[in-house]
Amino acid sequence: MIKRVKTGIPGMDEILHGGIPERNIVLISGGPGTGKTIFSQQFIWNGLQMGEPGIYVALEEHPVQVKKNMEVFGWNVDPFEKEGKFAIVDAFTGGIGEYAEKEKYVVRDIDDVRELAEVLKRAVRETQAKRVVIDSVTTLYITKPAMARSIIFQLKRILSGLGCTSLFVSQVSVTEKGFGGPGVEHGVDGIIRLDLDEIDGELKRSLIVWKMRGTSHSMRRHPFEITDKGIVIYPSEGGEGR
Ligand SMILES: Nc1ncnc2c1ncn2[C@@H]1O[C@H](COP(=O)(O)OP(=O)(O)OP(=O)(O)O)[C@@H](O)[C@H]1O
Repeated sequence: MIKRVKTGIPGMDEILHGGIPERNIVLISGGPGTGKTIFSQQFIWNGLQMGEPGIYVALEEHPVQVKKNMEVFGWNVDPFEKEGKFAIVDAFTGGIGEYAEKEKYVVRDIDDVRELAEVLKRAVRETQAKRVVIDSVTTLYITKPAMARSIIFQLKRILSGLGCTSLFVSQVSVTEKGFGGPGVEHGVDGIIRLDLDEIDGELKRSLIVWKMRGTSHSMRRHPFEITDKGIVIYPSEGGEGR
């Protein structure tokens, strides 16, 4: 039987008919402010609560800021970091600054996928990570879209090979219907699309599982909210099970 990794995000595992099939690479795709980062951080945090070590690759924000943002939801990763069960791979500072000097996992040049791959492998092995988030993969190929597919495949080979289940954050513009380009969309094992829509002058959040290899899943759009404890999805309001 296929092993599944529980996201632990209220409503999400029901939508996925049990969780994400182990070793899948899942694109978390959406426009600005749709909740991709919070979703991914919640996935890592819930893993830590279940005894599964995790790695967060920060390409968009300073690692200090990442931890501060997580604390807003009550997700204090410091004890896990000290125990060696959680690590941030810093692909943001470029190794510059006082903070970066003390860090264990730093990627100096994000245009060098081999460097990222080596740091990532070391981090996964040392923490024995079962869950990995890359926030965002878009940053790795935004200036060289022709390389997107090959970058995704290199990362997929490594992470799946090491037994990790991973979320790759993919940024799309507000009007874009796609999920991050054909090379990326076909290369990954799953796509969860997060949306924000203005309805009667109010922004409403929803998500839909567009694909998920290895499992059946809800085919409906489901409303969700971001609360002070993170994301809460309402599986039945999308109509499933009725
Ligand atoms: N404590 C909170 N309570 C409720 N909602 C919040 C809270 N903190 C942030 N948000 C909402 O979450 C949004 C940011 O979510 P997140 O950073 O996950 O988006 P994102 O999809 O990663 O965006 P981007 O691609 O622009 O980085 C904010 O715009 C805000 O609407």
